[in-house]
Amino acid sequence: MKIVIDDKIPYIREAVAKLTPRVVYKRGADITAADVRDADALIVRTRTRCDERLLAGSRVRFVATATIGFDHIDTEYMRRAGISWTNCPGCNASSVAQYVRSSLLLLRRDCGLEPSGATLGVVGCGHVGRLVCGVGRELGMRVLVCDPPVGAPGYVGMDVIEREADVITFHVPLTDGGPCPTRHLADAAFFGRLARRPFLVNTSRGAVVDNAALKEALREGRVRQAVIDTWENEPGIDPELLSQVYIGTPHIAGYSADGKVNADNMAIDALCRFFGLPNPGRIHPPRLPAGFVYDGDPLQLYNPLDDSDRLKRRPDLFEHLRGNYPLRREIVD
Ligand SMILES: NC(=O)c1ccc[n+]([C@@H]2O[C@H](COP(=O)([O-])OP(=O)(O)OC[C@H]3O[C@@H](n4cnc5c(N)ncnc54)[C@H](O)[C@@H]3O)[C@@H](O)[C@H]2O)c1
Ligand SMILES: O=C(O)[C@H](O)[C@H](O)COP(=O)(O)O
Repeated sequence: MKIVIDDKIPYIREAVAKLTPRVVYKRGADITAADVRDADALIVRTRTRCDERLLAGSRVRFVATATIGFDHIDTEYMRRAGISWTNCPGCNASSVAQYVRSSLLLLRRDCGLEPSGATLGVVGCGHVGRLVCGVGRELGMRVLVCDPPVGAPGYVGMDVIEREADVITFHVPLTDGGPCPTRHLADAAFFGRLARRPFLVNTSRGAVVDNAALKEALREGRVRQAVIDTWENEPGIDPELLSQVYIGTPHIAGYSADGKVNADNMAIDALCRFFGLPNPGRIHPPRLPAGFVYDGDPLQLYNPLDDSDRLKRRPDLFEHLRGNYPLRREIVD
């Protein structure tokens, strides 16, 4: 059996070696039709577009993306071609929640956000959004949820978020079709309706927020400050927007080692189930250095300004910073 794997999926190699000796590791964006023609399975990240161009004529029967988002998978083509695929639902949700918690603490420390009594508007309440609601409540915030596809009792419309939220945070998939498409959900009209000069956080996908409209909203002061992890046109992001935002990071909100290992385990479990292979056993995240003494401050465990500083110094290294990410843990074990 041959598996082609993105070479920037960390911690996975030892386990995969127990499954087959025929493994090709390659930079995700460089994986071509020729690479996958005689492969049985792929394990990818967001950088490999899985569509007809890549897969037609190949013997690939199974694709796992070691991510939550799957807008890089042409699901309609996969269905037509009879290729099974899976994402890793929830794998790095608590990593994103850690990112949002630390960002809110920094907005309190540096930008005048008073979480206690402020209103947090959570747009999209799935694996990530649910945890972010918990973070908001922990910090004493009133939490409003907008998730029309779920439409649970107590959820509100976007108009209420626009009117009442002091912080708006997006946790939706990037979609173009269906009853509630999310591409440019935050567009110029949305920014024009904001009533409270909110802080804006986007860790979902870049194109959920119209980046040009966000720049204008920041210039006009309709948005007080922004925390942006996901950008339009990654990795060729808009340097002007990067300079305007308080925190600007290279799409690493989900990059805790805990989240990465969850994704590895889920992808390998799914692959073993599909091919009927014996499971090679659990992968565990590396420990923090022995000298690390946690003082209980979430910012000691993870401070997004470190990632932001690195990106602001060298925006041209967007992919390099992602591919060579330092060890980050959610817990001290
Ligand atoms: N920055 C990162 O590192 C990172 C990490 C993980 C996930 N993500 C992104 O975050 C997204 C959300 O992750 P998740 O695990 O919570 O996904 P999920 O599928 O569990 O939840 C998404 C929620 O969004 C809701 N939704 C869909 N369209 C909506 C709309 N128009 N308005 C409001 N709500 C809408 C859905 O009903 C669902 O409840 C992923 O699709 C991915 O693109 C980014
Ligand atoms: O959807 C996700 O899970 C995240 O956006 C994920 O962290 C993206 O990371 P990548 O696959 O690009 O490394």
